[in-house]
Amino acid sequence: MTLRDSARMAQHTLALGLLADRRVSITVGVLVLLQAGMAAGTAYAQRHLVDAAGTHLLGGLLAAVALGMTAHALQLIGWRFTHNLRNDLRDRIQLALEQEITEAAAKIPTITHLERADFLNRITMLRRGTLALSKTGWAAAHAASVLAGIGLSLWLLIGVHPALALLAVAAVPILPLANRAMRMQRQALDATAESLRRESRLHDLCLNPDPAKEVWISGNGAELDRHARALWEEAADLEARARLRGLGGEIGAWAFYFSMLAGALLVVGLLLARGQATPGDAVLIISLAGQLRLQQQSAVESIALVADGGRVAEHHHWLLTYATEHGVHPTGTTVPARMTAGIELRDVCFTYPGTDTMVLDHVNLTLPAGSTLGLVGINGAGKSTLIKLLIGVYRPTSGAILVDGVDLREFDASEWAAVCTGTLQDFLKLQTPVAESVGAGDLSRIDDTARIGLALRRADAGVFVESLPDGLRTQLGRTFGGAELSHGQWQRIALARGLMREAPLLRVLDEPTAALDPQAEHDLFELYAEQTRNFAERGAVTVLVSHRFSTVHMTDHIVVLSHGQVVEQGSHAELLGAGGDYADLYLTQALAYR
Ligand SMILES: Nc1ncnc2c1ncn2[C@@H]1O[C@H](COP(=O)(O)OP(=O)(O)OP(=O)(O)O)[C@@H](O)[C@H]1O
Repeated sequence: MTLRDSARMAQHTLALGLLADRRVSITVGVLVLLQAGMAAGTAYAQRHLVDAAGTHLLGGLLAAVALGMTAHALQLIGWRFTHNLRNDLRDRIQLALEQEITEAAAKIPTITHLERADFLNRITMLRRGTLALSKTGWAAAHAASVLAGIGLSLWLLIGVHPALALLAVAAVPILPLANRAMRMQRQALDATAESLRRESRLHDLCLNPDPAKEVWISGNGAELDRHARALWEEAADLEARARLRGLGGEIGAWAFYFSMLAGALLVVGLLLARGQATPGDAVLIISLAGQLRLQQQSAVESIALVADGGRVAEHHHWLLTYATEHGVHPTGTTVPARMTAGIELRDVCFTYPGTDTMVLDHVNLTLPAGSTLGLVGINGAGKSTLIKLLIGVYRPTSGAILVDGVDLREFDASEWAAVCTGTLQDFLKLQTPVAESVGAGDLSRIDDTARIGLALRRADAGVFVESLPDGLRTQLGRTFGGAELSHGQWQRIALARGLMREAPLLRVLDEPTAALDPQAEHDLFELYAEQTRNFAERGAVTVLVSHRFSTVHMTDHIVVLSHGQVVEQGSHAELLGAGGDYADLYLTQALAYR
């Protein structure tokens, strides 16, 4: 953390506040500035009130009362007012920061970063620190105002006796110690990020219905909870110890301050006894000494908040820099409106981030425009990985994927995603009304109920959706009190979503019908085949992964993957004739269905 991090974040959050609400920001700014003089104003008025009372000057008395009342009222009302307005602004700034974080993370193409523990830990630290970040700007403004107020108070004190300036020096050790306490707390918070992420994941297993079923049947709930609690307690203990250690130093510094305050009061007593000060001066000093303590505490807290914001700002800066460096850089290459040659995988190798195993091993394949490709292979052969590379959520570790001869990396990832469609193995159960859950497959048509109805009918989901209490408007999922569906019905919703885009260039179907019966899968694939013929004019390619050979044999070209390598390829007839693995597996399944 540097002073520059803090200053940059203070500026950034003040700008976010102005964007969120210019009028409230300016009002708060004016009130914060005005408050700088209120403590000194109140003490000054009290001094004149006492002295004027002693000299029986009615005019002076009334002026002092008016000044004292105004300063005191402004101090109190202004504080309450700015406090509430600042809280409101802080919430809005926090929301804007959360949005910034999400947008920065979403700007990074592929999902590789989301599988990296260091990236996820940074995000956790950042998200836990957005409150601290959101306070930085106003804390800096408040600190400046309070420091100006302290200056005014000192000026009045020195006017009575220069030795009273020592009251300000007395508070000096508090600042670094309070800052140290905050730094220790923030370091503890950062150090516990991974444990708390684990704790949250473990508790999610017990609290989310899907994993909770298995947790229930295996009877592991108590053990998971014990493990999660141990992680939480370990983190809480670390944080509590950091807080206590920080507090120890702060208490010592405040004790020093109070002994100096006692000294100042002694000086006042002596001055009064010698007739070198008026009773008004004594009131001024007692009032300012009390106010000064509050001002100094307030300054220390505000500066520590700015410093704390600066520490989180380091993560914020890291994320924005990472997103800029790894984000999309326009290359000027646009995704073609139609494919003429098709997609080619040229010597593609792939290793998942953070692992050493090559999951795709020098894969060379051609997917001609307008064709359908069937991918088969045993569990873990690399089929889903290949699909993920094709849609661009991962990039090959080496080699290239070419679309009409252009490297996929050349395209803007979101533009390529916009021409891909399909259904993935681990499909999303989107808990929204049915129409949105399906319409999300093509955001431009999310309100097009006719199109959504067609997609549902094509996915053979029309009838069951009609039987839902509110048809297309039925809320899905129990989380929001909606209708719960069977796994197969959820899959049909996902299939309908994948049928929303009418003119894709690439359709991927990764075991899209695993929860459906073989006949339903067969019918659906006939629809896909027909659509692919209709898409042929655009040269669209369909890739199907399935363990059911009765479906796969309908594709134009079949590829058998084993341990990340292409071991066989050809048409169904060619592969049967070759009498290899494909023929063995096909005949085994055919016999089982007989
Ligand atoms: N996110 C990941 N991180 C690390 N390794 C992974 C990840 N996803 C998959 N793998 C590994 O990659 C290999 C290929 O997995 P993949 O899901 O591509 O196989 P698959 O052929 O689709 O299998 P299945 O038929 O079971 O769906 C497996 O060994 C798996 O352990």
